[in-house]
Amino acid sequence: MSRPLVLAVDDEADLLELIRITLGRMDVSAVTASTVAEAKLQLERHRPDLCLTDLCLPDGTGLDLLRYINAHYPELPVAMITAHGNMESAVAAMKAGAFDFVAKPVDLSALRNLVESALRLRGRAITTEARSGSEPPLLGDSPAMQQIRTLIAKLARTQAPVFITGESGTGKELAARLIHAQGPRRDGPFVPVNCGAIPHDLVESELFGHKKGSFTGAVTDKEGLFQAAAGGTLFLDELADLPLSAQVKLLRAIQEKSVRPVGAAREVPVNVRLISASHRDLAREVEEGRFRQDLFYRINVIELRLPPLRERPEDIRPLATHILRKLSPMAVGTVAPRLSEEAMAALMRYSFPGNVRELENILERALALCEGECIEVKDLYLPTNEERLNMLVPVGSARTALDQAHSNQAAARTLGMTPLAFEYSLARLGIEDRSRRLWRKT
Ligand SMILES: Nc1ncnc2c1ncn2[C@@H]1O[C@H](COP(=O)(O)OP(=O)(O)OP(=O)(O)O)[C@@H](O)[C@H]1O
Repeated sequence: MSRPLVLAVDDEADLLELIRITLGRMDVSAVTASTVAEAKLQLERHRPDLCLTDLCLPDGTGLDLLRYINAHYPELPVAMITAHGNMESAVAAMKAGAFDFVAKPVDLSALRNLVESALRLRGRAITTEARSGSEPPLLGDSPAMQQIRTLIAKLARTQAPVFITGESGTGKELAARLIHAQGPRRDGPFVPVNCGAIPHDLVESELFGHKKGSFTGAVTDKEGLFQAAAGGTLFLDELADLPLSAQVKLLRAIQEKSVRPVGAAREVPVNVRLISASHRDLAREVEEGRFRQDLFYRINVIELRLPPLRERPEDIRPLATHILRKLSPMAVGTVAPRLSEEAMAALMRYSFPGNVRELENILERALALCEGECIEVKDLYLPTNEERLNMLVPVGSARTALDQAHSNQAAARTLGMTPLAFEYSLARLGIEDRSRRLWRKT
């Protein structure tokens, strides 16, 4: 197989030479151009595997070239070289479909990482259904879910930060895993972090690492989650819960592509793709001063919204069938239990405040309770409207109970509720259910 080929476009001859030498050491060939017009000729002549272009060119901009490439060579990844500190143009380029960016003066290890990621895409036709063997599929026939699967396949091909919104249990983490699994970083780690579950005074050390002796309890050097995700994807779930001090550091990490462990004198470069999520309205958090606007702007380059299950009832049937198949013990001679048509209809009418996760819980319970092979309406134990109202507790009491108790069961007991009613209240109030929320999940 011939060596991969990169087209580097810049009007600074020295930089082109530096790129050529760096790529040569990676066994990658380079052709160069110094104008948009010349780049178009080189594209036609050489059909490169990656285009690396400066933003300001004598006869146009890198964005013009990006648009031209998107129209004529849609499979070709394009990375931007941007002026130092000019995040606006980097964000604009990624919104326009650039694969990634590297800031001037070009850091060679960042350049190498970028080129490696881009080349892994080479020759890989990612269809909307492509997925890695180990990730469960994102099911649903609704137009919304079909669009989401298409968007995920597209997002997998860029390095742009993605912000996933949606109520609790709508599949945000699953979507993030699929973006990772379908992209060039799929052989690297996927590190999910629940920002809300990390004690505030430990957030910085967890995310960025620390040096021995930097604070009481720091008995050895510790690698942070950014470093743990090197070469892969860091999924920051419940981002809205990140304290303001850590938000400043996160912003810097995104801008500089490097982090400074607590107590360290120097920053270390990190090669991580960032995906974040929140079930809270982050724009509102910004308005109310709890979330930094500049960080919001950077992590929200592309937004992926997962609609609540009640907005797409046609997805309930395929989801329920899939979940039952997954949950049933598949012993030889056994048949997976099915839902009666009445039970299916009852599910389709239900509002699912806890979304797909709640559907999983309902079916798991029904499976344990049902006699025979058919799940009936009574096995679902769906709360009636009146029960749902009675189940609700004020947000404050639910939070206090959760904070003071070690488990949901204990918290429910304090409030004189059944665990199910308590979980229902949590979902309804948008409060995290502690039993499922792990701080560091893999
Ligand atoms: N479209 C879907 N197809 C198949 N399974 C799904 C789908 N959506 C969600 N799930 C399943 O529902 C459960 C909850 O999904 P997930 O943890 O991704 O939700 P979430 O939005 O990240 O929740 P939270 O906000 O509470 O973190 C998981 O078991 C996931 O596999």
